[in-house]
Amino acid sequence: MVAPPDNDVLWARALHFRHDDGSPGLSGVSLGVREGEILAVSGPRGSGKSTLLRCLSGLVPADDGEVWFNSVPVHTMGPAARERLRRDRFGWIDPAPVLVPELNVWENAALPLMLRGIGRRRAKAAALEWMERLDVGDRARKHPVELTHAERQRVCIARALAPAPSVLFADEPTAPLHRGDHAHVLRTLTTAARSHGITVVLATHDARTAALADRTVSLLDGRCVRTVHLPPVSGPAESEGRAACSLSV
Ligand SMILES: Nc1ncnc2c1ncn2[C@@H]1O[C@H](COP(=O)(O)OP(=O)(O)OP(=O)(O)O)[C@@H](O)[C@H]1O
Repeated sequence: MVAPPDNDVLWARALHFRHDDGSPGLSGVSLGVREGEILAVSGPRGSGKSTLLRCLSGLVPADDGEVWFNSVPVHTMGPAARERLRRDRFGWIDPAPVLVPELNVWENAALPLMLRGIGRRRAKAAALEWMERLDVGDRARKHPVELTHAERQRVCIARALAPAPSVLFADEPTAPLHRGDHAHVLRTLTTAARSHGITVVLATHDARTAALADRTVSLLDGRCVRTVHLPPVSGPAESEGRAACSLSV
């Protein structure tokens, strides 16, 4: 087993994954993600983006290959250890909003913090702060069923950011939003990541979204086919500038 490079927060080597029906999902994907980096995983529909995020985050174990998080081998962990890792260090945004219907909106957004042992009052304050930034602060006492689909997705994004995870996995996070809302939500997400040092792995088939990242890895048929680096940015103001430029195209 070869140890990963020190400056990679996440590192994968030769990942192979087959779905239950035997169809290939990943065929030898290797990549490293540096601390604080925003990495876009791009590619057409069905190219393996979601499967790669699921393997990198330990949601599903790869059939073969290695995944390391901060020099800890994730591929040798059992299901309980992977679940703890995801709860304590990772955030996840699905392409469609999934909330607990019995809880109100702020309780949903505060849930990962409370699961990490943060008290209800502090968790609520953090959840409300992120909900305000995502323009759903006024929905705090409603239940998910009372919100629009797009509002529910904003709550999911607030829920993922509130604990300031080490790594945020975002799988087509703006898919349920109206086109006009993409820019605001993506800017909130990338600005939050840069100001809080959150590493982001962002699956997208949209070139404008990928342009917000520091680097893009392109997948095709479960293989990495291309890596594109954007010029380095030197500070938060310039990072936000990149977001603004990219989204104004
Ligand atoms: N549970 C499953 N069982 C069988 N095949 C699957 C399963 N999940 C995904 N696939 C197939 O594996 C391939 C990769 O799927 P994956 O969802 O990782 O791609 P993707 O790039 O994220 O696509 P999309 O943009 O549509 O979400 C596709 O051909 C898909 O149909």
